[in-house]
Amino acid sequence: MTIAIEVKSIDKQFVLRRSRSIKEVFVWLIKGRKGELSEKFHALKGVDLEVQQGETVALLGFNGSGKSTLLKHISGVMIPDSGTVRTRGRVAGLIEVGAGFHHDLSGRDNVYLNGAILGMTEEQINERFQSIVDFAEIGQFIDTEVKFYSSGMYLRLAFSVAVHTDPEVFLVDEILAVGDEPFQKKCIAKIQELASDGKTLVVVSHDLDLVSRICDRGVLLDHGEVRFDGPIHEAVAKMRGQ
Ligand SMILES: Nc1ncnc2c1ncn2[C@@H]1O[C@H](COP(=O)(O)OP(=O)(O)OP(=O)(O)O)[C@@H](O)[C@H]1O
Repeated sequence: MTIAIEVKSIDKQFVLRRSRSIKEVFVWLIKGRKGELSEKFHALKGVDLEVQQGETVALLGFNGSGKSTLLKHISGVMIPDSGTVRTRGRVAGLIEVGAGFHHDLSGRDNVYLNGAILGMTEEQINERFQSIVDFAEIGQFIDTEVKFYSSGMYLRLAFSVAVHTDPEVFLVDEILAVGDEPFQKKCIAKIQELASDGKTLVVVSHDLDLVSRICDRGVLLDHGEVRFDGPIHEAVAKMRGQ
């Protein structure tokens, strides 16, 4: 078995910005800068995760448990304070709607921009361009600046570009929720196709029925820690408090 994703005891703290009064800063200074002036929030605490090539994994947990933060570390858009993250093969992610898209460019230009960011050559994008537009069902809007797109249209184009990069590791955050039902079904079918082709999949979702259908394994996060890691039906049962 080949390891596709290896996360080793990662920690992540965020600085919670809170404006301080001049008096508070003054007291802090004359007390010799003791203690932290800004509060910190520990979003991930010693998280370990090993995903084998071809596994389909759901990251589950209540709001604020650290799922998206962990996915961002796997995709490489966030760097841990300590610990390591390693991935093998091409990683494509749908982490935030519109991330990697430039608002003032047309859909067409963004396909080239986003495709290049995800590691495709210009030639590969030329070859796959029509297929990308067809899958997204963007039609005549492909030459419209994306700032005029609805969030569903953003998602369609971003999803289409991402799957056309032929990723070995595919990361999807909750964003499928903004697509309409027919498009969601199409995305889910595509995700299932990637999974049956042996691609590695990590999905963040609150839709427990959906993840039960597309994932084999569930990792349950709670306050930034892994509480459970095992078969999806057991993870889903724990989420449902059964
Ligand atoms: N850039 C940031 N700065 C400060 N705090 C952050 C930042 N990103 C995330 N957090 C905090 O880290 C915690 C975990 O956030 P994260 O988005 O990973 O949770 P989640 O499990 O995906 O939640 P949800 O189910 O609501 O999407 C939250 O309390 C959030 O407020």
